Amino acid sequence: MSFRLTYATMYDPPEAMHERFEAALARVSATLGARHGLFIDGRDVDAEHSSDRRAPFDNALHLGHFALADEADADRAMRAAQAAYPAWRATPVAERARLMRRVGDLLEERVYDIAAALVLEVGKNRMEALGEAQETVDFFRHYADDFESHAGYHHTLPDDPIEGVVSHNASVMRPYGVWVVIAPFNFPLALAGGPTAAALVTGNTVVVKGASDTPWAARLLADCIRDAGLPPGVFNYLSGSSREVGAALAQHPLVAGLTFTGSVAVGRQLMRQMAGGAWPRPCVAEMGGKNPCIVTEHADLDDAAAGIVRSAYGMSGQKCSALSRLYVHERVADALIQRLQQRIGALRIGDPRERDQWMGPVVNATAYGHYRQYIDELEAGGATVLAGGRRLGEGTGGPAELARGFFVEPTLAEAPLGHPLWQHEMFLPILTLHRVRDRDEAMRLANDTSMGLTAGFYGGADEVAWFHEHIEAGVTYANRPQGATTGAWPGYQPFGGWKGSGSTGKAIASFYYLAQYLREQSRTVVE
Ligand SMILES: NC(=O)c1ccc[n+]([C@@H]2O[C@H](COP(=O)([O-])OP(=O)(O)OC[C@H]3O[C@@H](n4cnc5c(N)ncnc54)[C@H](O)[C@@H]3O)[C@@H](O)[C@H]2O)c1
Ligand SMILES: N[C@@H](CCC=O)C(=O)O
Repeated sequence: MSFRLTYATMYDPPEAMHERFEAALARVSATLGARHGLFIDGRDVDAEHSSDRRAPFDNALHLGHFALADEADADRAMRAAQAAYPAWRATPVAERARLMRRVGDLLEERVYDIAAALVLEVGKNRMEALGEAQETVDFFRHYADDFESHAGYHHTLPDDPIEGVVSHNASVMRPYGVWVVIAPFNFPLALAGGPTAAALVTGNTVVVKGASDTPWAARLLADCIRDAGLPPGVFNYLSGSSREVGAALAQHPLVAGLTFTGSVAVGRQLMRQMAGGAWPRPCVAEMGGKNPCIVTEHADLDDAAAGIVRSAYGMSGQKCSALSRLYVHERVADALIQRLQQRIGALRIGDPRERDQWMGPVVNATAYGHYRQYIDELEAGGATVLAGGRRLGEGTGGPAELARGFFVEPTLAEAPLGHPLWQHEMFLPILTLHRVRDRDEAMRLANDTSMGLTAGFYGGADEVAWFHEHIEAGVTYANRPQGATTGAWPGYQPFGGWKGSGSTGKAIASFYYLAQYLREQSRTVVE
């Protein structure tokens, strides 16, 4: 089988990927410092103010000036999208799907350069970055194929059983109008691109707001959409402050639907806003995780250790799917801890531009501050730190140049069950562990959370059905060394949360996803 990049295959890429990435990194680095504008009504436009962004791994590395949209820009983008909506919804499905595939092709042509920008902006390693760029390509293709395969969700129904009258019936799914997409910092391309592709192919027009910390990624998406030749106004891109631009979009009178990916607190606030107003509007909210993994006494501990380390510390723990709670049978706990400590000790932490660095920095000074605070809270609350626990480059460990970035150590801590951090999404490379007496105790604890995004399991083959039956999570993995709780890919693992992790119960890239961007119209016509 030829190599196909997904988050499950990214650990062993062909050499050529590295060579192409290195070349792209040199190209993109040569452009640093440029000005990046907004994209409204088919035009690149500047804003009065801009923010100066720096790399999270080196505060001396200036990435560029990124436009800061204001409320007036948000209003212009919403109006442009509204004006473009009638013609876009009337565009034949095949043409919309063709344009989505064209965007996918352009993203794929630029996949290495985009990945280089993601490394520089987010601080993720190159394989994670290439993965995110390729995942975005796949979202555009997947949703184009999916919508066409459903024939636009148009169903002819039986005529009414009335004698002497011919009454034709149909169910038709129709778009809502202007769809706002608000993306998080950690997958700023894929989680702007996926919902955009879904909203556009189904006939909505779109206004995207990139995350405040990572505006570059969605701007690169905007470039591909612009170059694919979508009509003006169909897609608009804004960068700017959450409070000003995000809130202005969500409260705008023209917003017909919204997809938010981000924290639970903001997601729930937006859900309330979308439910208010003159009528309730749909809000697809993909929110946080507090993802558990259960290891029973029958587990393969080497597979478990590999998957746990990848999921707890990959991208510095800054994935909604990251593993943060580990429940391990007391009989195998010491053996597993020893394997985890070995693997954690071998992880390379540093400048993510370098091929061998596996873990880059955390995203900003706030996250860096939270890391110290959480480690202090864990220790004060009676936890034992079994690995990590330090910020690097401040005289406490690691090379001095790491002090120019937000580098921290991957941390494993055995924590008392009552500790509040068992319930709080830290979004950092901190994993807490608890020894359990049996698998039922593990399951009870795993489900003792208001969230339900992903969950992992390592145990006997005959225990897997039990795990699936009882675990309260939307995305599950059993006995998977490639990742205990992370690594879903469009077309392979639908991705969506239960409980507080998601508002709809329908997963990204699932059979049911696109229908959320459509409203049903029942049509009865009497001849
Ligand atoms: N379930 C998923 O698929 C998924 C995927 C990725 C990230 N996440 C979650 O995202 C969070 C991390 O991302 P983050 O720190 O960027 O989240 P965040 O909630 O701080 O911000 C997400 C986006 O919302 C915007 N925003 C913030 N306040 C707003 C407001 N009042 N009105 C409108 N927009 C507002 C931000 O600018 C950003 O673009 C974590 O909780 C993580 O679990 C979930
Ligand atoms: N799709 C990614 C997570 C995205 C959220 O941050 C995964 O499955 O690991």
